[in-house]
Amino acid sequence: MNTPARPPGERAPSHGEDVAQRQEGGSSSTPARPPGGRVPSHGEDVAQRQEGRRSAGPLTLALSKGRIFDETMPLLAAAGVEVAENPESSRKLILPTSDPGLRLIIVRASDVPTYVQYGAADFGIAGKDVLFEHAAQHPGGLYQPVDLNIAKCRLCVAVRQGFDYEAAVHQGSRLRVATKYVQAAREHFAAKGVYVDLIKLYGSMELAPLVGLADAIVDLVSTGGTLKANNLVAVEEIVPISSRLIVNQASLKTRAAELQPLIDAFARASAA
Ligand SMILES: Nc1ncnc2c1ncn2[C@@H]1O[C@H](COP(=O)(O)OP(=O)(O)OP(=O)(O)O)[C@@H](O)[C@H]1O
Ligand SMILES: O=P(O)(O)OC[C@H]1O[C@H](OP(=O)(O)OP(=O)(O)O)[C@H](O)[C@@H]1O
Repeated sequence: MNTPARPPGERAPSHGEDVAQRQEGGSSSTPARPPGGRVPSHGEDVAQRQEGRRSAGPLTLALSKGRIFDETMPLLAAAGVEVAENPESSRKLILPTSDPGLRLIIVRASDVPTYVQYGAADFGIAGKDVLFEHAAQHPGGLYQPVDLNIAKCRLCVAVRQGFDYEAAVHQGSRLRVATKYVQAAREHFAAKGVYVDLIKLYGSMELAPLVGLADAIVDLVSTGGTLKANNLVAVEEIVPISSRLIVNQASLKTRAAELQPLIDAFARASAA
């Protein structure tokens, strides 16, 4: 695989991203320590949240069902929070937790940043892939304090086995690229100086090169099993992907006493 000159994650940060990066404190895995410097126990986390709770109702955490829900449950458990229902079996979209100060809402993965940005959820968990695309439409407005290191995969360019991608790029051919990740793809090919026609799809990207819709796809790859099953090969890695905790800016100010212990607990659990 070639190393891209500048993956989308490395473009100059906008003001909003700058704020988000400052919130990250330069390290995605180091939780903010309490004033005494000692890491609080799980019991203390819950007590701190209860102390900080105001009359605004429970905090709302937006999650998508499937891998993000599944991989978030151990992080919540480490923070002393249990969720009795699973959205795979329940049709409920609002789920209580064992902490009366915290509830979950279940939304599409690509809708999580929207719920958080508009304040319908105080915080949420979304893949970096989703956050790139969201930021293009709605710059600023979201803090990203913690890389949770869950739902890890890679955003890649892939082609049909036998398609000479290097030659096509070298010859300056105009490539047709099918993807759900239009913003990331646009930035990647622009940085390489490759002309592309982007075709927006919402899923099953792997089909596009097989039926002549596209020369290449930009999609997520984890085990590589889906590419292999469809006679495709990854030819470039654009950027590694994991999921981030995202927080509504107003909630962080107005409900800091409740939110910060949870943010810290997520950071500790994801670093463990
Ligand atoms: N194969 C994979 N392995 C690991 N992580 C993945 C994989 N595919 C996707 N992800 C990560 O998990 C997140 C959620 O993926 P999921 O498949 O649940 O939603 P989606 O179908 O991509 O989103 P939507 O429902 O909005 O179309 C993605 O945004 C990505 O960050
Ligand atoms: O390298 P692999 O381990 O095979 O994973 C890659 C697949 O995972 C994602 O799809 P997902 O399973 O989320 O299905 P979806 O796109 O229909 O949501 C992605 O879009 C790939 O198709």
